[in-house]
Amino acid sequence: MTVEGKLRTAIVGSTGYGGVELIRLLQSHPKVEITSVISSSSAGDAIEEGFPHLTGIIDRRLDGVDPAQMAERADVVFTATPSGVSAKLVPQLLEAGLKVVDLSGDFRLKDGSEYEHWYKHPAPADEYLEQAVYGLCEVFGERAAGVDFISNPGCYPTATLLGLIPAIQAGWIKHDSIIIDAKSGVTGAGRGTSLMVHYAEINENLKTYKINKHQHIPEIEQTLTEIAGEKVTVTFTTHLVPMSRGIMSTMYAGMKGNYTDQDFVDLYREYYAGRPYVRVRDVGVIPATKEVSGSNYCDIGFATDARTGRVTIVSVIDNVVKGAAGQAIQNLNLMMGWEETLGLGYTPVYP
Ligand SMILES: NC(=O)C1=CN([C@@H]2O[C@H](COP(=O)(O)OP(=O)(O)OC[C@H]3O[C@@H](n4cnc5c(N)ncnc54)[C@H](OP(=O)(O)O)[C@@H]3O)[C@@H](O)[C@H]2O)C=CC1
Ligand SMILES: CC(=O)N[C@@H](CCC(=O)OP(=O)(O)O)C(=O)O
Repeated sequence: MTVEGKLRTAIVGSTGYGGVELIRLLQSHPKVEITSVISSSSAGDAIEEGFPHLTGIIDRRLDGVDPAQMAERADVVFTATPSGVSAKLVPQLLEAGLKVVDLSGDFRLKDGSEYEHWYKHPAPADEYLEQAVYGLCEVFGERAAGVDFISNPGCYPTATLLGLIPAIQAGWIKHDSIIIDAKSGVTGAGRGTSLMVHYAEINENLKTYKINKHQHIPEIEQTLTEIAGEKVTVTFTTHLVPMSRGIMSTMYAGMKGNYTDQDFVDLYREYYAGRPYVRVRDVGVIPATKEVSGSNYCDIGFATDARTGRVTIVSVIDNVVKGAAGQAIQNLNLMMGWEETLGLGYTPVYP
């Protein structure tokens, strides 16, 4: 802790979309001071050289990736690093006595062989997979209190799980009937260029990708299986949409009874009572991505269909905030026993 009593915080991957968003949000966190912004490729540069929007907001040069130095300069580290990188770096940070919130997918799956199947990298050692607390705040928030290591959920799983868990827990939907149709803005793919998100490829275009092969499938199934108490599998199709931020997860499931829109609204409002970042819409009101953009909210709406016996659940988040940096800060707040909302009081940017 610094003399001002603030938690000293380092960000690895601070030149990526998740890291830059952590900088933006942490600037107004009353109990955190950013003491190191870290880059593996641009150490020594002033952060505002690459990110002029931060001019006059954070006056720091980028540090290199050095766990011993991080342990001297910080109490907690956010690792906003690609999968495979976190797997190697996080154990070194934990061994150096640091608290860690990891934004990658490397520690979310409890079964290392599942990780290797979906991510195509060697899994971290089992002891770290066991230590990692899966930080889906509104569902497992109490598990975060006092721990040293949080694995922040994926962007698609955050929107999808928050949209499905209350209905699964209540036993209202058929476990073998779940279809998830998910769409993301291009920042979900990170800042590194690729042909897939090239302007001419995505502008005025709509693409599916990784059908039945997406690395978030086992993450979604792992948590739904835990909640249901039996194996749940899902059909999950991802789409890339020509917008910068936002995820919409549209979920279809067969209902086990004649539930109405009002029943769903009441069930979800009861489940999320006291959780400030899930907003359950009124009957007949379906949320859009713009309504959460730039904020930590997840908004959920419902349309039941008595004719087919199915419910459509729509869940939206900002992938960079609730799907990454915002939820990571929410997890830090829960780890530290602070008010869940510290540093996250952003009204969505509209229009
Ligand atoms: N974007 C999103 O919406 C979401 C992203 N995530 C996950 O969060 C993590 C970060 O994502 P995002 O910010 O989008 O990705 P980016 O590709 O935008 O940024 C990743 C950053 O990691 C740094 N990096 C690369 N290699 C290394 C290394 N060997 N050691 C240290 N740092 C390295 C790079 O910075 P430099 O070269 O300067 O070191 C780069 O800027 C990923 O695991 C991603 O899957 C999770 C949820 C949502
Ligand atoms: C639009 C887009 O490409 N999104 C990425 C999200 C990746 C991500 O967040 O990866 P982890 O959660 O596994 O770390 C994807 O679908 O792979």
